[in-house]
Amino acid sequence: MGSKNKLKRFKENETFTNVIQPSREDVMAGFEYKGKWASFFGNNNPIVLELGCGKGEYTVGLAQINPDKNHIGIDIKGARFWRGAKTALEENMDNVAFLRSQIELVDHLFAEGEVSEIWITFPDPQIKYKRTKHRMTNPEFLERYKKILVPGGLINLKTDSEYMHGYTLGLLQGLGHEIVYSNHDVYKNEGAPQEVLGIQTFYENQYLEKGKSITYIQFRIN
Ligand SMILES: C[S@@+](CC[C@H](N)C(=O)[O-])C[C@H]1O[C@@H](n2cnc3c(N)ncnc32)[C@H](O)[C@@H]1O
Repeated sequence: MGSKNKLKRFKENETFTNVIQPSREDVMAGFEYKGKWASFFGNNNPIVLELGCGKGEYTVGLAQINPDKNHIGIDIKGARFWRGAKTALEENMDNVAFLRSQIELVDHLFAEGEVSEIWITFPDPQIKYKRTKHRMTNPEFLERYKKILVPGGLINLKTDSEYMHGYTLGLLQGLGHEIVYSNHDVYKNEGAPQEVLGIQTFYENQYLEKGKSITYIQFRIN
């Protein structure tokens, strides 16, 4: 099925109670769940975000490992995450939601300190200088993440891109943020949290097939 057909099916033929698709205008005017995610999930469990979740494998995988946390995958392309949303509904996972929105709006989607942890999985490294503003670990994005995270909240970056890995490490060191853990090959190095790092996404599988190493950084913003 082509992606256009998938989107059509996603939009018209199925009811996804775990998907929220607010318009940018609605978000900017005051998003209904900002500060009220506990009412969406019906509990006060910690909230874990996956930014640029694609098909949602990490969001669903983390939610299976941590049923006592609520997991929200965010992506601008809803046609991708319908798969994860469907899996979560079929498996009666009430700790999963997907949000179709821009990551740039994350501090309008969540209140200060409302999020306990963030995962950034295989973001486009945006290597060209003029694309720096779109790089998901640039200083502007880090400030947005800091706003919505609980004090000491963890951020995890998993990427095949040596460029993205090096850029982020350099930036964190330069800005004096805390690097909790870092390695160049999550499947060879010991000490990484293996169970959660073993979740593999669509993009990760493509990179692994090409023989690329998968790198990981876990950090805190001071
Ligand atoms: C390279 S894909 C990785 C997808 C998934 N994490 C994986 O590993 O398979 C990057 C994803 O980030 C999403 N994305 C990129 N920039 C975004 C933004 N500014 N706001 C929301 N989603 C974005 C894209 O739509 C895409 O699904």
